Amino acid sequence: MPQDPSSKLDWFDAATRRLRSVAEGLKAPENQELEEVKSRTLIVVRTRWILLLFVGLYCLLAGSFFYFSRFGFFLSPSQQVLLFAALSAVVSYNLLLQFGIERIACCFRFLNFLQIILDLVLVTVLIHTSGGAASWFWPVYLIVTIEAAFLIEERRDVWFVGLCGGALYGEILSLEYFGLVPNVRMPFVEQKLHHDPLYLVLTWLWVSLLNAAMVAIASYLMTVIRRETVAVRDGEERLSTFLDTANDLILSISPDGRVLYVNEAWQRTLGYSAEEAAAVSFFDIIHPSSREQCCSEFKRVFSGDALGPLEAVFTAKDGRLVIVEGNLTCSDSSGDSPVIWSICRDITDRKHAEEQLYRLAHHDTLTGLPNRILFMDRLQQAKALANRYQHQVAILFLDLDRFKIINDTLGHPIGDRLLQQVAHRIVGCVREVDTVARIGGDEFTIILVNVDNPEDVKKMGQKILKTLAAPFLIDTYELFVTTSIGVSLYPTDGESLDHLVKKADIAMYYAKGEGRNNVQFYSPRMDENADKRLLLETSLRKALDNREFRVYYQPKVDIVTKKITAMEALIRWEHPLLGLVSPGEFIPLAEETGLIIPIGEWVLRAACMQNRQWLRQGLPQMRVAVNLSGYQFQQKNLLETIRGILGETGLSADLLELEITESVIMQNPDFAVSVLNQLRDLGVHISIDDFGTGYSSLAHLKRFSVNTLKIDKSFVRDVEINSADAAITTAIIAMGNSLNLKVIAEGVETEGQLSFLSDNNCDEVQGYLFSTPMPADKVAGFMREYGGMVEAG
Ligand SMILES: Nc1nc2c(ncn2[C@@H]2O[C@@H]3COP(=O)(O)O[C@H]4[C@@H](O)[C@H](n5cnc6c(=O)[nH]c(N)nc65)O[C@@H]4COP(=O)(O)O[C@H]3[C@H]2O)c(=O)[nH]1
Repeated sequence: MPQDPSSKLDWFDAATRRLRSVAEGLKAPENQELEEVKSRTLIVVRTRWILLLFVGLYCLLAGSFFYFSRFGFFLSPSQQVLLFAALSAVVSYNLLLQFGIERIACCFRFLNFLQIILDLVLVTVLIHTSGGAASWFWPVYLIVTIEAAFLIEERRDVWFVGLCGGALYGEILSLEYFGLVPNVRMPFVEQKLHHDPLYLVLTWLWVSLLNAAMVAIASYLMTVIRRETVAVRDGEERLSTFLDTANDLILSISPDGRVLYVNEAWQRTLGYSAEEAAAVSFFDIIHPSSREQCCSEFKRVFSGDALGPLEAVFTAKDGRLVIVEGNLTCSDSSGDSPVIWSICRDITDRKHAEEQLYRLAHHDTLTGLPNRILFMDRLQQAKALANRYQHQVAILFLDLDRFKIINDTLGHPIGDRLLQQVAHRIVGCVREVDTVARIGGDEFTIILVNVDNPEDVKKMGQKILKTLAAPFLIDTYELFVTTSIGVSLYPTDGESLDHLVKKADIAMYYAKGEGRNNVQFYSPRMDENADKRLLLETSLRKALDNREFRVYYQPKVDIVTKKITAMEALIRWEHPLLGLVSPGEFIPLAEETGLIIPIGEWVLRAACMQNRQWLRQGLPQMRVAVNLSGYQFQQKNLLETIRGILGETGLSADLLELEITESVIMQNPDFAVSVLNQLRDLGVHISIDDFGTGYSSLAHLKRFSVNTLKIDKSFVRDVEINSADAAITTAIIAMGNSLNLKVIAEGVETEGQLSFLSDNNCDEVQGYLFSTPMPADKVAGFMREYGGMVEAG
């Protein structure tokens, strides 16, 4: 049944009031009784001050009146001394009790009796000095009896005190009656009165009976009060037990932050005892991160606002952070002493679990980087900030080149560690405000914020390429990784975040097509490329079955003799719709899809068969050079495949040349050494293709069993005009010579390039200057024609 919220509040208010009284009354059980006696004694001390004040005041006034009246002052000096002594005695022990109560706590029972007896004596002296039987002070006996009932628990003792009062009164009356003590001569009072037994007995009886009645009434009332006190205390104890056995953390604080009460769960969780908690300020326990919020919530709750559940962080005694969730309520918010009650739960574990879940949901478990979800979220924020501050945002899409090879050949644990190290290096390249995320196997994305100039993005991309170029040392492996980076810019390349990521992805594929290890900015023309890529990808799967591949051949020429030493097999794809597709476009695609293995095997077989056929046709003996993709190079059965094809086609191993790019070899040099050794044992000729673009050093080269270094055409192209390219080319030639390796330059198009290479002792050349790649059936004609030219030359 739904509860009325106001009744809930009433209940809570009552409970908090109760809790407050518990908080104030909560002390160690063994001290409780003593504390009660002490507090009762102090009450009596205070009431005695009041009584003394009034009695003193009255005596002063009465004395003054008499002094200036026709009667004059009636107390003799000895009586004045007696009164003064009695009053001084009472004032002294009252002072003693007031200020020395802590030190005399051990003998309270005795002291209580003593002070009551002394009070009785004072009253008796007062009665005597104020006229004895005619004194108006006899009702003070009744007050002392009430005091006795209040201080002394045993009813028998209270009766005893009451009797003492009556007895002392009777005593003083009799002493005065028999003249053993001189009467104080009171004005208005007949002297005979002190000698009238009937009057004295009746007065005594009246005072004694009233005293007895007072004993009975006061004892009864005190019994009732005590019973109720016990009931209240029992209730409080039950409540306190309930509070202490509660799992919730309960705390009450004063407006100035004093801790008034903490339950056991609170003490256990935060490590403070109740006394320690009472000694510190609540604002010291609150962690700085929550302090401001707590202070403002306090203000609101003091002003009577009802608050919803709150979260705060406490600092435990040992420095741990404890996160709590709960409610704040103010008891007596409009009164003089408002108290805040907080009932809360320790949700630290839950929070950590939530954080963990959040981390798992938003981070990549392998690298700890944000995952796609968090990346998109950050991108959204970056976009908002860019709009606000009129900046640009750059999205970089990175894909590691040929990562699959490492994963497949060295196993996933090595691949995973490589990814971790790559992630670490990329993070080291960007600013703190930027975001690096891992959104797929070997795909990373970066958000660069506050971009003013796309040139800066380019520099950043190149910095990443450079950082990743240094070898990765994992276990005993030295791995080389390159990456292709695509970039899109917000708002230049569009508004939609998904499209921006897609465009960076398209640019990344474009970078792959451009020979990998480079940075490309998205441009709309790349969309065509992406569409074409999709078309190529779907038709590539059927191309082998449909016999759409062709092999073209390009001669390699000895620079001195001008003789053709080899024919390089270069694949072509005759696409039914797109026409002749160059290998630069579809080889990366074939590598990604794994189709490179059957395609590469097909080229190898076709080239070997073709060489065999040329031999049969009577063409001069020459090698056929076949490009080996990185994926083929890592294949475990590579040796068997080559051996099988050589056996199948009947081609001698020394007439086969394999071209492996420098970057493939350098990706995992140790592995490359063992494969190259096996290939050398097989007897095939080995060339390192695209030499100069990778990162091999002389030390590496010495370990590789290769025959030829093939200088990349990018150096050859400008060898005549670019001194750096010329220097690299001559350095490669010199390095090859010193290692007894043949050096061939590819992409030779001009006589100038040829003479430069010749002057620098390059061994062989290849390029359009001699021939473009040609179909196999054109080779015989070319050879005849070329042979004639060489002879003639
Ligand atoms: N500008 C210029 N270019 C010249 C000149 N002489 C030759 N070329 C071109 O340079 C490329 C040389 O081959 P590559 O470096 O092995 O580079 C090759 C090779 O890495 C790869 N490739 C070709 N066929 C195969 C194959 O059967 N298997 C594998 N795995 N890769 C292949 O595709 C790349 C491109 O092949 P192609 O388009 O045939 O392009 C060839 C060739 O046509 C010249 O004087 N000037």
